[in-house]
Amino acid sequence: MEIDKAIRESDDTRLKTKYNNAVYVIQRALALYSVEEVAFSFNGGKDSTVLLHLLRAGHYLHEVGKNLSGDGTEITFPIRTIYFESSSVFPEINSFTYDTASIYKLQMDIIRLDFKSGLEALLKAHPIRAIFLGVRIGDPTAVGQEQFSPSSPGWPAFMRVNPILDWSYRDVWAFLLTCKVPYCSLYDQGYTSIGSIHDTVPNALLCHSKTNSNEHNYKPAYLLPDGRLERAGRVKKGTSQPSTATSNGFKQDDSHLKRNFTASIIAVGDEILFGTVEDRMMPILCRKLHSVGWAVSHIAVSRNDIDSVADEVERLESTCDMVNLLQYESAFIVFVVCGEVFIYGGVGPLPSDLTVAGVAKAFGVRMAPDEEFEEYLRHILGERCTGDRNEMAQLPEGITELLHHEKLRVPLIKCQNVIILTATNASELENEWDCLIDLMPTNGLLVISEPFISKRLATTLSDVDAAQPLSEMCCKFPDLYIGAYRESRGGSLIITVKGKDKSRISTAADALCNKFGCKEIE
Ligand SMILES: Cc1cc2nc3c(=O)[nH]c(=O)nc-3n(C[C@H](O)[C@H](O)[C@H](O)COP(=O)(O)O)c2cc1C
Ligand SMILES: Nc1ncnc2c1ncn2[C@@H]1O[C@H](COP(=O)(O)OP(=O)(O)OP(=O)(O)O)[C@@H](O)[C@H]1O
Ligand SMILES: [Mg+2]
Repeated sequence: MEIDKAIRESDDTRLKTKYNNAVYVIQRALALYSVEEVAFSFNGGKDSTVLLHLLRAGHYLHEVGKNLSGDGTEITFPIRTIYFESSSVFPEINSFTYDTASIYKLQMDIIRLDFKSGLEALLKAHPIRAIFLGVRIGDPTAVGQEQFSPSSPGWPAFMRVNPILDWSYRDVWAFLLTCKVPYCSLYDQGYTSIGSIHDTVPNALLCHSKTNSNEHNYKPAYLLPDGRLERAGRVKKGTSQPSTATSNGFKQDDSHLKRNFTASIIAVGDEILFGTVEDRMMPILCRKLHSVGWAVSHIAVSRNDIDSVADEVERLESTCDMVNLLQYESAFIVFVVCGEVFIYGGVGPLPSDLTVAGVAKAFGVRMAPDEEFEEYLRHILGERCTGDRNEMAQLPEGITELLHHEKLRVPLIKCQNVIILTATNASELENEWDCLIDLMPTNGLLVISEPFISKRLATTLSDVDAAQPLSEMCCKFPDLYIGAYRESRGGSLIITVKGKDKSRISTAADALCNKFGCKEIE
């Protein structure tokens, strides 16, 4: 079976694990339900294309497992395939769906009704009890779903089976490219997630303009460096289109695209909360992030307790992956907020070391042994390294990436956008930071953004006198940070102007100097 062979021959261990888990889910479903009782929901999108080939492999392995005498060469794909065809589908998606059905001899039912009515009619006509879907964590519809999830209340009753629920954007592309299977041509034209013609445009993050021309070209979807921005080409319902929009969405213009890099930091430690230990790492990390153009939007200190860590991670990690439209001086700027969460403290074999488990809980996944990580631990700690129940080698399942660097004894753990640092003091943090920066070109971590530029001005005005003119300045320069603080009650009021555009900062600083008669300070 060519898919199974391609994965087995690949040296991508992460992809192998994902593949094995997904095929296991498929085989479990095929053991629970007869082939007449299952259906595959296929729409020509990349996720459902991955699922098609996983189902082909899973079904093949299931049949070969049942009938040990044959070699399986005669096995065809009998799972009923359903496609909800709509008038607003991209023609490329439609023809890819039909072509695929013909290549792989799918028995495809075309349904021209809305999802609910179509499913109702399907379940009436056939004994279907379970439907395979290419839903992945991160899809808006995945919220609260597991690999096996009954359909929602108010929907016809069936089991939703989601074998690739825990796959990342990168996993999807690793699979399609490793298996060399055909996918819809729109993905080679900058589309990264495809809905209808009314709500989908190419992803601006893949746009590059031809020199000396207004023409825009797009790189293929698999080059998107940050999978969390997969849906950046989806126009949110109710969002008005920018004035430069064409009938097919945004007329992209690089000058209108701004990436806002923000990070959040969580320190874990009861001792910090008792006041017994002073956290020296937080300000260092803030400065480091600032130095590469990242703004720190939140810092938090959590107890050494799974639920407290999970609550903080859940709150902070959800601030990423936002695409905002901001109207600014009659032009629209697309702000893409890329968020990274750094967490440290509470990592290790002690009973209070519950940070990693808290991260798993935040993402709703279980902790499972990670062979590769175990090998590292064994290498430095010997046989008894991982505790009686292998605790230290247990990592959040399906969302973990190990970040290797020659200067790290043990790789850093990254769970989606949460980076777990193991540093316990400033010099260890320095080392881990340098490694992260080194790793940046290969895995898109910590993209170095334009640096922040800031000016500080001092005035003798009282807070009461400064308040009103300062708030006017904030409204006039919404793209800049303008804040004020005092080092002592009787001293000067220090105004900070910060941003990334030098000329805007100078204009704002000049205006402030005129208004307040203040002086620039170092
Ligand atoms: C086979 C199938 C089963 C679905 N089951 C459910 C369900 O149980 N509950 C639900 O809220 N939506 C269900 N949906 C709808 C999807 O969650 C989602 O709305 C759809 O895939 C994409 O919607 P959009 O076109 O509005 O983006 C189902 C869709 C399909 C194709
Ligand atoms: N019109 C449809 N017909 C059949 N199944 C559908 C349809 N729309 C969605 N689905 C099911 O829901 C899943 C999730 O849809 P989603 O749009 O997130 O993924 P995709 O279309 O496979 O890939 P992409 O994210 O690139 O659009 C699909 O993989 C498919 O199983
Ligand atoms: Mg889609």
